[in-house]
Amino acid sequence: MSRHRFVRNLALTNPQDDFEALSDGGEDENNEITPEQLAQMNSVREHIRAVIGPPKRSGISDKEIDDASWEYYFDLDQTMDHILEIQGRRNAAKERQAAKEREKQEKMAAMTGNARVGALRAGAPTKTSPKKSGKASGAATPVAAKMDQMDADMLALGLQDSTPLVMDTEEPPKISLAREKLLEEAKRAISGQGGDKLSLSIVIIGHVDAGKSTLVGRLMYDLGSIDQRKRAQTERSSEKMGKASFSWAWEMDSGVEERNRGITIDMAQSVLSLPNRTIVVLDAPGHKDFVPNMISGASQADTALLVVDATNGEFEAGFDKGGQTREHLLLVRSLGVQQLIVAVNKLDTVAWSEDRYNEIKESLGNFLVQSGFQQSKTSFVPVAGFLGVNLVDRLQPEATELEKWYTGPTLVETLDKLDPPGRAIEAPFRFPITNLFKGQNAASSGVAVSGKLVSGVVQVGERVRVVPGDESAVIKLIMADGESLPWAAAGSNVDIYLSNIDPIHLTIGSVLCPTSAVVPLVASFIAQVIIFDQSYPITVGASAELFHQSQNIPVTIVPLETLDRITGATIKSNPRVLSKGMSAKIRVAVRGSTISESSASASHARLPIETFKDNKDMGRILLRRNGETIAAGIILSLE
Ligand SMILES: Nc1nc2c(ncn2[C@@H]2O[C@H](COP(=O)(O)OP(=O)(O)OP(=O)(O)O)[C@@H](O)[C@H]2O)c(=O)[nH]1
Repeated sequence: MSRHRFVRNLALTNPQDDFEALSDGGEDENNEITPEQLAQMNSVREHIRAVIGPPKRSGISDKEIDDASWEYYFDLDQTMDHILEIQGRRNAAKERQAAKEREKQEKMAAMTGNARVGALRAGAPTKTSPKKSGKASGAATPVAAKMDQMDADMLALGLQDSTPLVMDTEEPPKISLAREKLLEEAKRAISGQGGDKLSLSIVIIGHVDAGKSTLVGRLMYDLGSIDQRKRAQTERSSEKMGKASFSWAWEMDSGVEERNRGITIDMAQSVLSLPNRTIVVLDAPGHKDFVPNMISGASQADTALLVVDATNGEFEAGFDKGGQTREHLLLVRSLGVQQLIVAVNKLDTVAWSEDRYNEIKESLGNFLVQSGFQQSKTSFVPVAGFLGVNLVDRLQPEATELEKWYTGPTLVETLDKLDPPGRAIEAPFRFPITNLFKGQNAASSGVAVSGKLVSGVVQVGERVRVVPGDESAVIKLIMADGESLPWAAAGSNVDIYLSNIDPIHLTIGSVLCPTSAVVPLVASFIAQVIIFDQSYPITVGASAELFHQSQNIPVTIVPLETLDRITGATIKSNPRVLSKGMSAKIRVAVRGSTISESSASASHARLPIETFKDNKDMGRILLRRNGETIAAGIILSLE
């Protein structure tokens, strides 16, 4: 048998062929293989499977592996390269098709005025889904670990499990704890009594290409969360695509478009287990086009890690007007983040210069104070993410110059000392939905939602209300970091599996709450805001996009009063314009129908929100227009 003939079914040139099942191998020629060759073939297949996963998940059949293995004389490296190449090409083709599909759905959704819901209903979770972490032991959220980019694309293409979201109608579980007991347990766990590590979440922010994903990928590896085999695979595939410098970033950026463009687009989530803290890490995109994704992630975080590029000229480009360093800092501060770590990154590019580090520290320090960050809650750490310098270990051969002048803590030591913020455990349960997906857990294949509990406690078996709407659902399962939990409390980033609800009643931006303490639903409200630097001042009736938790919807703004920034006293009533630096009271009215009480009343758009006084997290807003953040503030009253 000629080896050439044996591989004739491999789709080596035409990507379209890659979609077709390659089951027909012609004559069965295995009988020409000797037992030794068969054993070699099995061994190669096993090794490759260990890297790429099972046929359904990898999109590569056993026959394709065997054909390639035969072609390359059972050379594992060459066979692996070949298989990864096929996989990469298929992913790219699928991504193209998925993008087309998404575009079509967004157009349709735009025609009905309901873009986000439209995309979601069509089963396109890639935009908002948390991505797979590199942690081999399942550190990412369980769904993230199962639903990677490829699965999502296959889903969008109808090539995989294309069944729609369905209602789980199984008998719901029973509540196991009385509320008082549950509160007691939650308080004990949150305060770290009983041996639990303190938990908190951190969003990684900074200008595009500052090195955020690289730093997180390298950190995960140095902490042992990414195994050698997976690392070798990522290195090999990034090299193959001529993107070796992004190989650490690829541990976080798993989307095909992200890898092709070398930028983060969606938030990626992973978990760091440190000696004293468990930290949920949310890696945000730095590119200005994806600020809305960054806001959605930042609204789920307790603290922030700002990464700045120390390279000459690069720090300045990110920090100047138009760069994302300032905007990201203002956004996270407006969303309530108080503790900040600044990683002064890529110090290798400036020969580990202490002067450059101090120069950056000084420029940023002044801006941080002006933006309301307290010095005592801000730490600076010099690092080089790509080389892994001063992440876990300070003493490294690459950085002997750094050791001469820096004796402070490493990044991990700094992270391990972060204080979790106060949690509103006793307040009513509030869970704004950031993502909606089909359950992939053995215990439930019904609908699941992910997000952060901004307040209260919730347990399995509890009936919850979904707002907007009149529907309720039962909590069937709560998952965090790959584990099933009996309950969750304020501050936790979890996936909640729901039963007894038709998924049509759930959307990104809906809020789960107790049936006895339903979150208010309003069409307009009064807010107190600070006006940011912007191209045009805000006039009466100005249009803007309101960002609240995980949703963004069109609104109109009416300025009511300008206020003294320190005393809050009224300076002027009914001002005609609001400009940079002003503090003002404004009326915000929801326009259109992005989120409505029911699909039948699309014109009656209302929003589940609360005043800042009642619930700090539910009472914060951001306003953006034409890609600029124009104001941020708090909700004073509902109308
Ligand atoms: N010299 C040097 N280069 C680095 C370092 N860290 C990251 N880089 C490079 O910087 C580039 C951008 O890195 P990313 O990690 O993708 O940056 P990012 O901030 O996540 O980018 P976005 O998420 O798209 O905003 C890559 O080419 C990295 O190799 C470092 O410590 N030293």
